[in-house]
This record gives sequence, C-alpha cells and structure tokens, in this order.
Amino acid sequence: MSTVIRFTRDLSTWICQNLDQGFSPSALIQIMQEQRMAAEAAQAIMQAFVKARRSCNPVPIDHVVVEESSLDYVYQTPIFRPGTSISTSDRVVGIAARAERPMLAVLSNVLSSEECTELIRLAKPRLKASTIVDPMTGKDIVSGNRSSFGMFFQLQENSFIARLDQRISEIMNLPIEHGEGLQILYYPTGAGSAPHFDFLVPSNPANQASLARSGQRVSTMVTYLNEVEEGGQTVFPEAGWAVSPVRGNAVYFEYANTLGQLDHASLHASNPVTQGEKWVATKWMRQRPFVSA
Ligand SMILES: O=C(O)CCC(=O)C(=O)O
Ligand SMILES: [Fe+2]
Repeated sequence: MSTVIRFTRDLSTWICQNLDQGFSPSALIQIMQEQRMAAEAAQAIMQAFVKARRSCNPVPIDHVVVEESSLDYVYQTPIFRPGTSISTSDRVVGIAARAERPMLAVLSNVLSSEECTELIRLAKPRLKASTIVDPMTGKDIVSGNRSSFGMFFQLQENSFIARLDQRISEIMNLPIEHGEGLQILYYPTGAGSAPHFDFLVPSNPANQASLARSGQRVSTMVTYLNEVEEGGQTVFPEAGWAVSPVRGNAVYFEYANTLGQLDHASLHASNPVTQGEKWVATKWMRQRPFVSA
C-alpha cells in the first residue's frame, strides 16, 4: 500500500534552503515535528528530499508518495560519547572499535578481573533457566536444553553493585535511574541465544505496561565476565560484526531514536559456546527512569 503526503510549497523551499545551509536532515525533522507534523510524515518527506538531492533529481514540490515499509531508521546523534576513551569516576574505559549504523562499540577495561569474579560468585546461587515467550500461549517457557541461565540484581542492591551501576551509567551516558537491574547470564557448553532485538516490540501486548511505565529500551551494554575457550561471540548479522568475549570487555549498542523508530539493524545473537562456558552482565537503559512491575 502507498500513501500520499501533501505539504506546502513553502515547506519545500524551507527544506532546500536549510539543507543548503548545512542543517542535518534529522535536525530539520525535529523542527518539523515541533511544528506539529507527525514523525512518520516528517521522516518520509525528508527522506524523499535527501534521496532526490543525492541523485540530482528534482526535489518534491508539494507531495511525496511513500510505500508503507520504506521508512528507514533515522540515525540521530548517538547517546554514546565520541572519542577513544571514557573517564568514569573510578576507571578509564577504552573504546576499541565503533560503528555508526547501527551504533555499535567494543569497550575494554569496563570491569576488573576481580569484579567479574565477584559478579559470578554473587549470581551463581540465584540463577534460573532463561525463558522465552511462547508464541502460541504468550506464556514464559524454558527455551530448550541449549539455553542459558540468568538472574537480575536489584538496581544498587548493595554497595558493590551500586558502584558498577554508577560506572555503567557513566559509560552509557544516561542517569543511573534509567537502568534496569544488572542481568547476569550463564551459558553452559552448547548454549547460545537466537537472533533477537533488545527493544520491547510495541505490538506485543505483554510489553505495553512496561513501555507505559518506563518508555522504550534505548541501549544495551553486554560485559563479558570470563574467558570463553571457544565460541560465544556476540554476533550482529546486519552489521557483520562478531564480538569476541574477552573478560572485562563489553559490547555497547543503541537502537531507538527520538522519532519513536527502532533500529532493526541492532539484531544480535550469541553464538553457541563450543568449549568452556560463558558469563555476561547485561545492562539495558530506558527512555525514562525504570519502574519495575
Ligand atoms: O551473551 C551475549 O553475547 C548477548 C547477550 C544479549 O543479547 C542480551 O543479554 O540481551
Ligand atoms: Fe540481547
């Protein structure tokens, strides 16, 4: 199905003038939304202008035609800081690699070996088999014998966890209160995870209460807590990245913008652990302070 979006000739002139002056498309989309234009319409119009100018075709004058599925994710300025390292209050974290589309980064020196060992020790007695939502019943079920085990710490549960929550919030550049409690995952030999998104799929009724309380998830940081003998990379098939699990290192990624779009290029999975075992600590950040159920 296609939709026609109509607009004034003045808007067409305004967009061209501002793009000529060097304003970014996302800045103009923001302004159009502030003038009460729907996010989808603003994006579709801007996409048509950018595409026409890039290919030296005439720009639209008073309407654009959009196919329902053609709205690309708009990459805005990342939440993640620029630069090659991040100085937190108690540790300097290295940025070993980054990509913009999708927004991905590999970090080093996030946790010390002692902190990794302590997280594993505290988590071990509290692990439960990880569950997935059964597509038939909507209920949580254990996802077979190749799955992982997990647990959640409460946010700032004790002084040790509070110190890590603080450092992680500084790295992820969002207030500590926006974080869900730190999750620990344990993958025995043979376990991995299927390709998935970390954002909450809005059309799933099971997510609606949580989205209403705390807003969407916007970013993830997965920190590796042990050395995996073989396998266990975090893979991003759309980006073509495979991040090796190295103790104390982390992979960070973002997937939601202020236009309400979700970046499907953030799809990721854990390769099965072929030798040894794998432990990770995952932090998810929300648009607003996290309120648990
Ligand atoms: O274990 C990994 O490498 C990925 C973990 C993950 O995707 C998650 O916790 O959401
Ligand atoms: Fe994930």
